[in-house]
Amino acid sequence: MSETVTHRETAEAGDRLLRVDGLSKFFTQGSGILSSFFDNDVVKAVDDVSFDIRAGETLGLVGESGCGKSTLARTVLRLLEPTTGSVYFKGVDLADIGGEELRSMREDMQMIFQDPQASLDPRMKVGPIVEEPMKAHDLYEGEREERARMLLEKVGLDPQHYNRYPHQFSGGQRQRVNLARALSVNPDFIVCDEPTSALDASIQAQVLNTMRDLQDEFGLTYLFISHDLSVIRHISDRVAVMYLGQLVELAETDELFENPEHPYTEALLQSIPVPDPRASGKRGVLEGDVPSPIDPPSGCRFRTRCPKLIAPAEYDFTQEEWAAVRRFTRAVQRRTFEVESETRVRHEFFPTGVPGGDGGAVVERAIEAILDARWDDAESLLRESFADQSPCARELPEYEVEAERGTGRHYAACHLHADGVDETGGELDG
Ligand SMILES: Nc1ncnc2c1ncn2[C@@H]1O[C@H](COP(=O)(O)OP(=O)(O)OP(=O)(O)O)[C@@H](O)[C@H]1O
Repeated sequence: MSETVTHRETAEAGDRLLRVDGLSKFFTQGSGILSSFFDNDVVKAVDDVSFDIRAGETLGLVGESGCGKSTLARTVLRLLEPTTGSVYFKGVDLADIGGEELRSMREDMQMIFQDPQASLDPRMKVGPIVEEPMKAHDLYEGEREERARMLLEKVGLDPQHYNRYPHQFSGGQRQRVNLARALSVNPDFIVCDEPTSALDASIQAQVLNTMRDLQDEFGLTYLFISHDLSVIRHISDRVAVMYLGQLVELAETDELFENPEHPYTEALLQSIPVPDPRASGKRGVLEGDVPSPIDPPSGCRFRTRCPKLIAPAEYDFTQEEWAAVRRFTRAVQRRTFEVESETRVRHEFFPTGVPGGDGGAVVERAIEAILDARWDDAESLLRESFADQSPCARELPEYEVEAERGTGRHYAACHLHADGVDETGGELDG
C-alpha cells in the first residue's frame, strides 16, 4: 500500500537539528550576459531537495559521482548560496541571519573533506592546526593548547605529537587531525564529505569507528557523504540516495538495504561487489550514461536508465511485450546490434512476434527505419512514442511507502508506488 505525499511531508517531526526545504543549487555555465538567460546553460546540480536530520543521528548520503552530493553539502552549510529553498538549523533559517549571528552558527556546523593532506597546511604543526578554528572564532582563550592536546588524544593520536608536522603522519592519522580540528570549536553538526575514501579499507574502518565513538561522546550529528555503500551502511542511521540532483529514496539504514523501493537504489545495491564469487550477484545493472544535469529527463530522472519504466497507458502491451519493447528501445538507443537481416532483428528482440495494435505498429516503423539505416529516426520514434509517454516521464514521483523494518518512514520517488500500478511496471486493470 502506498500513499502520495510531497517530499516536504516525509520529514520526521521531533528533535530536528537541520531541516532542508526545497533546496536547489544551479550553476550558470559559460560566460557573458546572455548565458544566464538560457536555460540550457544551467547545471541543475541540486534540484528541489528536502530532508531532515535529527539531533544525534548520522544521515548517510549516497550516489554516483557527479550526482550533486558535494554541492548539496556545501549549500546546506551555506558555503554556496542556494538558488532556491531554505536551510533551517536549530529552527533558524540561515538565509535570515548574517554577520556575527551566522559566524557563530558556523561554529556549530563543521565540515571535513576527503583529502586530509590538502586541508592541512604543511608548514604548520598539528597543534596550532587544531587551534586555528578556536582562534578564528575567538574561543577557549588561554586553554587552546590544553584543549588541542585533549582532542588529539580523543581522536586516537598521541598528545605528544602536538609539535609534529602533517607529513609526519599517515593518511588515517591526518584525517584524525582534521577531526580534532573540526571538534575544536565544539560543533553540534559535522558534514563529512567522503572522509575515508582515500584510506585503505582497514584504516577506513578504524577511522569510522573513532567517528562513531566521538559522536556518542560529543553528541554529534553527522551528514555523511560517500559513494561507498558498505561505508554508508556501517555508519548511518538513515540513508538518503541521490540521483542527478534529486533524492530518490530515504529510509532507515536496514530498511533501505533490505527493502529498497527505488529501482536506482536496487541497481546500486546489486552493483556492490560480491565477496563470494559463487554467490549470485547481478552485475552491470546500471546501464547507460547518467544524463546531463543541464537537461535532465522530465518526471523521474532515472527513467532513461530504469529497467522498470512503466508502460504508457495508451498501448495495450502485455508485460512480456513491454519488456521486449523496452529491451529493443534500449538496444536501438545504444546501437548495440548490427542489422544483418530483418529476420535476425525480429528473432532477437521479438521471438514470439512483434506485438499487435498501435504499439506494435510503432515497433514495425522503427524496424523499417533501422533496416533503412535511419537509426536516429528509429530512436526518436521509439522515444517519443514510448519513453516520453510513460507516466514516469510526466510527473515527479513522490511517495511514502510502508516500511517493513524499523519505525521510521520510507520515502521512494518511483511511480511504481502509485495506486493502480503493479510491481512489474504494468498498469493494473480497472
Ligand atoms: N562550480 C560549478 N560550476 C558548474 N558546475 C558545477 C560546479 N560544481 C559542480 N558542478 C556540477 O554539478 C554536478 C554535481 O557535482 P558534485 O561535485 O556536487 O557531485 P558529487 O556527487 O559530489 O560528485 P563527486 O562524488 O564526484 O564529488 C556535476 O555535474 C558537476 O559537474
